[in-house]
Amino acid sequence: MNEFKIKSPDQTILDQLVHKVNNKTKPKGSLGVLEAIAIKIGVIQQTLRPQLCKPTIALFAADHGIAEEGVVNPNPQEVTWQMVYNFISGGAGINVFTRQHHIALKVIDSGVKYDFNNLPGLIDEKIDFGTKNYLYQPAMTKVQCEKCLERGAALATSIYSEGSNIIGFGEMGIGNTSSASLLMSKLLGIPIEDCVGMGAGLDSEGVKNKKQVLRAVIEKHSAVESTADILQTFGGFEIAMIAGAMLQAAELKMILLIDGFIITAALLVASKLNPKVIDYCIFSHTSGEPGHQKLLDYFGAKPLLNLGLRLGEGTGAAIAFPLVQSAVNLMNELASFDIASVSNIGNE
Ligand SMILES: Cc1cc2ncn([C@H]3O[C@H](COP(=O)(O)O)[C@@H](O)[C@H]3O)c2cc1C
Ligand SMILES: O=C(O)c1cccnc1
Repeated sequence: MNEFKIKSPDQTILDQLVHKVNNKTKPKGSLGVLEAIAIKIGVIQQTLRPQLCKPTIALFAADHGIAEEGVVNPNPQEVTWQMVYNFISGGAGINVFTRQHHIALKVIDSGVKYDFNNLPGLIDEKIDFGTKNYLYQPAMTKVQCEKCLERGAALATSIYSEGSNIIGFGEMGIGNTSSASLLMSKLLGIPIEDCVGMGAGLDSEGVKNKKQVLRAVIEKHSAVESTADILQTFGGFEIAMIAGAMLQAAELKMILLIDGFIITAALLVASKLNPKVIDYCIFSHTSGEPGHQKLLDYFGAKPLLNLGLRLGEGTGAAIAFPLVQSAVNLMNELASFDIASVSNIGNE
């Protein structure tokens, strides 16, 4: 398996970046979190003039064996492939926001249970026609899991090679909040009941049933321990590919825009494989899915937005992107006290 040799960014430039931001014509600290983001990106890029190039969202789609039970997900499995067509024809939520903010969108078939027959515009990295049902057996084989990490990494490299230095992640897969909850429960040692929510719209009775089914899944695989085995047992093809893409993107010193619950669960997996991935992440929003707040607490993350979004697809990352651009612009364009001849007495 690729070792993902991520290097933490060199902090020597930090003082210069802080000095630059503090000498802008504004009260010290008055642009709040935007200042912190500007400095973080300066450190990642090792420059006093950071740039965001070719922002891209990589949206990975796959199906989940557990969805066939028809209990943990309120929508039928075929919605996954139907939504892939919607992404390709430009009609989904993520298309609206990527168009609005001029973000490139890549749609990847990681393992949808449908033959797209070389659909133009869809990147074919299909591992299989959906995972196995983890109520009865591990979701994927070890080989499939490693393939996911490798293919995700290769995709991040190809997006980087096209000139991108900021990548957001999206997902589509009916049933994938169940995978995310299971990964979270196993990797953080939190009872599964505290990791489960309504997903794409279960009512309270439905959430109760989802908890019961996922409790049975946890009990069936109670012996599974290592991160790789946990990912193989409970993961989805899209989640594993995203984890591989994140690790590679961090190795390439890209900025990683983290979306909602499922993407943060993929980051949890990635961070257990190499914790340095976190140094490259900007958390875009807090999802309405209750487990997300606990995941964010684990990372000590305070996302940019809290809009009650619970869609996925990378929509939160796309919506937050202009704020990240504002942070970079403030670093490059806001005049300093000396250039603008503004007194800096109260700001020393
Ligand atoms: C029409 C539709 C579009 C979506 N886009 C993202 N999701 C979101 O909902 C799914 C996860 O929820 P669950 O685990 O409850 O199935 C994922 O596909 C996620 O991306 C959607 C769900 C639906 C129904
Ligand atoms: O926060 C998310 O990513 C999410 C929540 C519910 C359903 N789909 C995605």
